[in-house]
Amino acid sequence: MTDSLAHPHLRFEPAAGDPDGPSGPRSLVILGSTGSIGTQAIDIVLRNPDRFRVTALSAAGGRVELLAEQAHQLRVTAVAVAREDAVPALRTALADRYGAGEPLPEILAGPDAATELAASPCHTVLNGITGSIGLAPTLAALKAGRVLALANKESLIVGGPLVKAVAAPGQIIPVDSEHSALFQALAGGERAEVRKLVVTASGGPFRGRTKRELAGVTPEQALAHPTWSMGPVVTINSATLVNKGLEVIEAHLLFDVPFDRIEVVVHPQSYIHSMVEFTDGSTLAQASPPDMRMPIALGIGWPERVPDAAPGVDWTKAQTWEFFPLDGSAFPSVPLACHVGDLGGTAPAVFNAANEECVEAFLKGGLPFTGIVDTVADVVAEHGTPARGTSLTVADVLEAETWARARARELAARAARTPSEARA
Ligand SMILES: NC(=O)C1=CN([C@@H]2O[C@H](COP(=O)(O)OP(=O)(O)OC[C@H]3O[C@@H](n4cnc5c(N)ncnc54)[C@H](OP(=O)(O)O)[C@@H]3O)[C@@H](O)[C@H]2O)C=CC1
Ligand SMILES: CC(=O)[C@@H](O)[C@H](O)COP(=O)(O)O
Ligand SMILES: [Mn+2]
Repeated sequence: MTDSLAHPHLRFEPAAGDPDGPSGPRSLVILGSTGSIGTQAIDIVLRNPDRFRVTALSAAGGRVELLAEQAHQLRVTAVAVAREDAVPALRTALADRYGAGEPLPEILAGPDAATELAASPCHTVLNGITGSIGLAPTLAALKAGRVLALANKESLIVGGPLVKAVAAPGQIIPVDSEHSALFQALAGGERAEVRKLVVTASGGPFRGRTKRELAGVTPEQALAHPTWSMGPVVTINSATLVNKGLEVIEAHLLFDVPFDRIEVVVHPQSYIHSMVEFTDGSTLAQASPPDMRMPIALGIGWPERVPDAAPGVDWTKAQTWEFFPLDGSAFPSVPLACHVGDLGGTAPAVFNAANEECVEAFLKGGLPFTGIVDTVADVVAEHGTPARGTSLTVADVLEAETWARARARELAARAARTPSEARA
């Protein structure tokens, strides 16, 4: 555990480039500013102007009115959109908000725009992009010497060895709620004394159902997460428990704990965000109501806590917190994720890319819910065992992803055409 990426006992000093220096508010670049993570981060920033200052924002380009509003409110110097066709609407939306004489932010556009911003001068980059498209910005922020507050788990999962090669110990501060919890619990003990990590899962909207009972569930039902309000992809991933599988790989990579010492436990209330069990039998758990503003604030403010970032637990009210073992036969995604994590190389990238395609196929209609993980498992099996010991490159990841996406689309289309009685 000595070379772990996320290390609460080690401080990483960002490279020179923080425009305000150590005494002013901490400068931030927010990637994915219009999404669930991004908007909650901005809520924290706006409530703490003495602590944080946002220099740049990036998004895909789907919500330009919101992006322009954020840019104006925060007085950023640059905004980026991945979709070049979104630029005219963004220009108009900015012009509508900025008065005469107010300096407009620079606009960057195209698939590399977020990556360029990730390396721009600032103290901390918050990566709140969804999907493995976040890999290049993650690598760029790390190489530029920024602190990386990481919500975009996919970038770490698909590029584990690449991220490890460029990140200094302590340079990544996890934002994912479970990993923030583990990070906080690990601050309370010595790494050598860790027996296991216990990652909690809400169980999603279909907790307690059998695989047969899952076959006919609709996107609307799957998007109704019982405890968290999040973007669509991570919400579907929570329903399939692929999210938990990704999070086990994420925990392995962040904290350097082997898979056989990472356990998943179902905790429907989502108040305990994860736990660390130490060798003497003591367990440290982190508890707070399900509100991402707490881990986001810790991610961008570390090592300081942001006062009143989110409400704490109301101990005056009676409450029950339950814990159940994971049903691996209805939800095989966690063991499958451990398998690909253990294979390493391009296997996690294949798993994630196939899943991203299947989630889209399910949301568009056609692919049944259980077809998501079944298809991902088929694509992973076809990919086989990557050669051990060879070093992974970005090109390897992209090639594996391209293949996995195409194959997943093919298999998903076939599954969508199969009548439901043939599937049963
Ligand atoms: N939401 C949550 O509570 C949690 C989320 N996470 C993780 O955080 C990440 C973000 O999730 P979430 O906020 O829910 O997702 P959302 O779908 O709500 O938001 C995604 C954001 O990414 C932007 N985006 C999408 N594609 C690109 C691209 N190619 N280039 C630049 N920006 C892009 C979107 O822009 P646009 O609006 O223009 O489409 C949007 O701003 C995911 O990795 C998720 O797993 C982890 C824990 C909790
Ligand atoms: C809030 C957060 O961190 C999500 O990734 C969360 O983990 C989703 O909940 P479940 O995956 O446990 O349903
Ligand atoms: Mn999580």
